[in-house]
Amino acid sequence: MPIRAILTDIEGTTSSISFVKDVLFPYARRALPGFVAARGREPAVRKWLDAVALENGGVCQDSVVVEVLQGWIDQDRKHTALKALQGMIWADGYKSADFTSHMYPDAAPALRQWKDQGQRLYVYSSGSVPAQRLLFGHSDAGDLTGLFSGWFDTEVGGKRERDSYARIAESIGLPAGEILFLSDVVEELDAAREAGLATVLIDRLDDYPQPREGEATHGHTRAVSFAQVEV
Ligand SMILES: CSCCC(=O)C(=O)COP(=O)(O)O
Ligand SMILES: [Mg+2]
Repeated sequence: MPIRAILTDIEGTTSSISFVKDVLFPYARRALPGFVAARGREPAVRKWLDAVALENGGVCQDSVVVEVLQGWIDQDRKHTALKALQGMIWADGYKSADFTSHMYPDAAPALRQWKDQGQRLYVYSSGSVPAQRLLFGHSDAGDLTGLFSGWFDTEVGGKRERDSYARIAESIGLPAGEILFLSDVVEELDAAREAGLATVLIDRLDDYPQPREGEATHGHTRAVSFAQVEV
């Protein structure tokens, strides 16, 4: 089947794992107490703080919720509430130019080329949609948001679940087989393949010094950069 749309992951795929782990996560961890104190009463923030409290046995003080969230950052939990709150905190970091987001040098040129060839481009990341827009809007390669036709986060479902990809295909409005999913995580690619999507494992040397070859690819086509992806 011809590929008509490309769905890309972010961390480990367009951008380095170390940018997320060494820049974004520590920034959110540090800023959380001040953010909750300053904005914890805003309904859009309160809703997520309450969701975290509920998962920890119900009513609890904001200071406890902050500790829980910081623990989740340390564990790299892909929890929707954490991701939504992180996105709001990173907005301040991007706006005050504390950082720009890392983009692998091959990512933006390939995305532009695919778009010029008529492909529709989409993002699917555990990071919230607002966080995704910020990341692509303030990247080392400039504002790339205009390249994308749509954005998906874990509100559509977990990245290792087949049904999430079926929902994404339905929302994009293409047969699953006409969508190519790019990710660094084989379990995500397995779920996408189960739903009928085409897949390519992005195996970047900087993020994965031990190449994933043979059985480690789970049978997915492997590319070490976007330049190697054949569409
Ligand atoms: C888009 S914001 C930063 C990324 C993030 O928080 C994250 O958890 C990345 O997960 P991914 O699904 O892109 O590997
Ligand atoms: Mg990833």
